[in-house]
Amino acid sequence: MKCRNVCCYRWSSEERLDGKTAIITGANTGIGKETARDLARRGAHIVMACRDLERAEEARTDIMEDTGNENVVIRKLDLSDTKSIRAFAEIINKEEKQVNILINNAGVMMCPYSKTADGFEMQLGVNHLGHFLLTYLLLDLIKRSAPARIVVVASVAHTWTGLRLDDINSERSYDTMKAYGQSKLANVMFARSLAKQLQGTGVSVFSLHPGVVQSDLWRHQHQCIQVAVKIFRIFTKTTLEGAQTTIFCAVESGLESESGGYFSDCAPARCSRAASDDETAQKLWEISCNLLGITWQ
Ligand SMILES: NC(=O)c1ccc[n+]([C@@H]2O[C@H](COP(=O)([O-])OP(=O)(O)OC[C@H]3O[C@@H](n4cnc5c(N)ncnc54)[C@H](O)[C@@H]3O)[C@@H](O)[C@H]2O)c1
Repeated sequence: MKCRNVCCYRWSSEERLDGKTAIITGANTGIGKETARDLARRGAHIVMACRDLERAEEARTDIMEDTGNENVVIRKLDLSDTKSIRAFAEIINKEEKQVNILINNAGVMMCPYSKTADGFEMQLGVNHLGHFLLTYLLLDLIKRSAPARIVVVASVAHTWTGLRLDDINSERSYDTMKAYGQSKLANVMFARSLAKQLQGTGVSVFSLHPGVVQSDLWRHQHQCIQVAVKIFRIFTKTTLEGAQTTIFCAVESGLESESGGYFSDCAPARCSRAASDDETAQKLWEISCNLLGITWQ
């Protein structure tokens, strides 16, 4: 059921997740925290995959007190370092009997040029490559946990640009907006490609735009923009509202036939033509594997 309020499309359902396990990256703030809170309220075992353990602990306490669900754990994950991603996955593969929902939510937007520990441009490295590797390392467990879902928090920013396949790490030139747009385009393409690969396995994959959300994501923007996001509330969402499409994709029953789809305001939406280009998506897949040193057909 949707509330058709002009901007927020709050979605509600009674769906329960008792006995299910959900991993949410970047769950200590913003959309990720509200997603974790909602899934905890539905009874899921929550793994908060966070870089900042202090802030994660505060968020965990808040979520547990609010929902009464004490089955919420924090595991360290820094998506800008493949060693951290591998260490996280090793712990999950050892500790967790199942992973029914993986939410690739963490992200960084329009930051000054910097590189991850492995030399990838930061936005591509965290938003796309980090989650690509994480999904790869958890996929066997996710498949064994089917029915399962992988939800990729992308953005309408995927329409801002195409992929720069000849300079994917923006080493020749860097435009903060285009690099963010590219990383989000990679998110949508990854979700589409993965959904195709996982047909018949019981694992569904979705990507989505959460809306323009009043979160910390804007920290690298000019102060005027940060203020505008907060002031023009009619055009923007609270983090609770911004989490609704993620929760919808993770929880709504009967969505499996839409696997590979892109969502906005808790409904299927059209992604850009570039995002539906299967040939480029295949090249992106190969480049991602090469950069990460993995074989994933
Ligand atoms: N806020 C918006 O308007 C908006 C719009 C479209 C898409 N999105 C997407 O929504 C997602 C969540 O963003 P948000 O708005 O809640 O912002 P946020 O800044 O509140 O949350 C981002 C989270 O990612 C985590 N993160 C960043 N770098 C990380 C790293 N290297 N390793 C692990 N975690 C890391 C942060 O710690 C934080 O918890 C992002 O993927 C973002 O691109 C947001």
